[in-house]
Amino acid sequence: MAVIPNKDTFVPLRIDADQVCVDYNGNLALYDASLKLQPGCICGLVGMNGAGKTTFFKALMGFVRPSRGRILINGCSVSTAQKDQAVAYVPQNEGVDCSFPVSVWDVVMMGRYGSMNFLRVPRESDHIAVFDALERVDLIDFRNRPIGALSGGQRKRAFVARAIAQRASVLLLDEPFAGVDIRTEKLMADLFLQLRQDGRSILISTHDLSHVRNFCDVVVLINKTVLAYGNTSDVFTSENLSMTFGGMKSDPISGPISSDE
Ligand SMILES: Nc1ncnc2c1ncn2[C@@H]1O[C@H](COP(=O)(O)OP(=O)(O)OP(=O)(O)O)[C@@H](O)[C@H]1O
Repeated sequence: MAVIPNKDTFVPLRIDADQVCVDYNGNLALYDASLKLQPGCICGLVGMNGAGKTTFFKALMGFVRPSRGRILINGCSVSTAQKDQAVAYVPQNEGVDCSFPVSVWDVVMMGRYGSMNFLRVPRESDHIAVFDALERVDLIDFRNRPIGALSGGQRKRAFVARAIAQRASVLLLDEPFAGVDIRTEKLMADLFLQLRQDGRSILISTHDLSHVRNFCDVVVLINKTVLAYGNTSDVFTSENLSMTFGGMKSDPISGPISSDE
């Protein structure tokens, strides 16, 4: 029986990644990485450049196939979750041609495509979802502008709006705070807290430790594998952070130093 919601049904989801390994043509990017993401939770994914954060997101989205390990979303496979649009991914840098004359409204409407038929004629519910998402990121006045005419920070907000319009239960946000001004940072932080209150789960990769301390319920420290995972206050120790960012005291491939589950 399907346990993944579809269309506008919203059901809190749980993610279980168990000992996931990903390699790119023999180069190991992720090794034995495990995490559990509960509904209504904000989880920070923290690690230095090349630690495997984006690779983890791609595995959760089914863009790369783990060579070992298992990912379940409410007990279903990643491909089932994708079919039902249950998980939305906002990449670090959107691969869109911003000179292409597409409006902000149309970009956010793309989040609705999965629930439309092949003619892609938006219904009233699609218009409402797009309007609501644009209001939540404070871009409603920019809806008719070409996406290329937005600043980098505004564009990031537009892509977050697209994920919200998709009505996904889980949002995977790759460096959402990188390169945004303080106003956008505050707006996004407030928005993520609201989305958590709605029962959505949010996984955020970031280098900025202050964001993690401020609003992540749990944190995953990663360097090719999960070095530490658990409540932010328990995991954010200077020893764990120096192992994640400083000189490694152990081979990351040898396994996690702690895990609460
Ligand atoms: N398509 C690819 N082909 C080969 N190697 C890759 C590919 N994508 C990533 N890698 C390698 O996998 C490792 C993890 O990369 P990944 O992009 O997941 O790191 P990251 O933690 O997201 O880094 P950053 O913080 O710089 O975005 C890196 O060593 C990277 O060079």
